[in-house]
Amino acid sequence: MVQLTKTKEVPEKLKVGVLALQGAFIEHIHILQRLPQVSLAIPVRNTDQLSLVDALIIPGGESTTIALVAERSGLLEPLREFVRSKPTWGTCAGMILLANEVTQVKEGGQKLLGGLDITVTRNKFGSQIDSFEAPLHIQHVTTKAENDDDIYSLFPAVFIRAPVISQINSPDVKVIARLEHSIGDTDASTIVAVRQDHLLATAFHPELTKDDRMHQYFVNLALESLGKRRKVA
Ligand SMILES: NC(=O)CC[C@H](N)C(=O)O
Repeated sequence: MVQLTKTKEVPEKLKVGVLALQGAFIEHIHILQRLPQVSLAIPVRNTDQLSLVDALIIPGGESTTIALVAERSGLLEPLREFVRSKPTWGTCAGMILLANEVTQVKEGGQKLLGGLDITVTRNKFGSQIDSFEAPLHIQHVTTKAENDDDIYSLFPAVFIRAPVISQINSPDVKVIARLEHSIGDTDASTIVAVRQDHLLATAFHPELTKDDRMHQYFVNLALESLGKRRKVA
């Protein structure tokens, strides 16, 4: 868990937006509404809504579609600007959009927001029917299980047409989760969650479980990074 220093500069409450152009956004909003530090949780579809929020979640869905709709609605540049300095968490397709480099892109290329110094491989585990749930140890979120039978404190991560992080391209990127076991031809210890400064990315869908620990982690990270920014401002 990120430790917050209680100073005047650290905002107590957070306004969080969830990009709602396509994909699994409503589930994120429902979890955020349960967290005491979140004063506002809204879908973001335009620049007015984006300007209301302190932090943003880019949900799972289809990254090519999300990028296309963002471009058509004039949101691509405002989103790029937002993720440069404000806390943003990309889940699955959202993680793809936050990467600086993506492999297995569709013909004709794919627009990205960028920000994370990682290379992401899309659709690493196959199609929708190859979806699976895997218990994960996530740094700062779960505590390492005492023994193999004790999986209750691990995070139930749901992977749907999921990408993986195939390369870390900067020492500023911190790995926070890896697969505990191999899945098909994907090795155990493949990287599935990272943090770089104010940016967070997970290959899986934490909004599709009843476990709100990942959302709580993001809220803490966002409050901490906004607090730091206000202190230097
Ligand atoms: N569940 C998801 O978000 C899937 C991501 C999708 N495979 C993509 O490339 O955008």
